[in-house]
Amino acid sequence: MRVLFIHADYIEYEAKSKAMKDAEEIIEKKERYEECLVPFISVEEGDSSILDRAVVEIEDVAKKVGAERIVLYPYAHLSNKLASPGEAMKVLKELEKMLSEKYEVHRAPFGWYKSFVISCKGHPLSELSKEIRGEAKEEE
Ligand SMILES: NCC(=O)N[C@H]1[C@@H](O)[C@H](n2cnc3c(N)ncnc32)O[C@@H]1CO
Repeated sequence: MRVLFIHADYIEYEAKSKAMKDAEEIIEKKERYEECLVPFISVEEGDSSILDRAVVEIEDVAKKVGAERIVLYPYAHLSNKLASPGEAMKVLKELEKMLSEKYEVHRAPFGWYKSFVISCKGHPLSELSKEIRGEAKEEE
């Protein structure tokens, strides 16, 4: 999983058009969230097996920047080993559920082209990127 984290004063997005036929059905096309951590997430093949690790990494960044609101943003531009849309959707929904135990979590619409405006806070930890992998296998 490749993640670009932006700690933001706000993010505002608007779903413009479907990028795939089975794009997620959405109620609101436009949303704005204040004071949030925005992980832009490219879900990679096999990421359903590293959900616990992804939760730990995302919570670690949220704690470090003092964010209590997380806006998960599906972003298929950070990897050349993308998971299928079906797997990616499942992983993002599961991440949303797991993170919701400790944080207010929102998720931008999956499978849509979206316009967005984000105000990055600019402090030293307000821009971070991580490659989240499974535990290295012990050598036999
Ligand atoms: N910026 C706009 C956009 O990225 N749109 C993407 C994501 O919303 C979603 N998507 C599909 N596959 C993936 C994946 N592996 N990981 C994350 N999102 C995905 O489907 C859209 C078209 O690829």
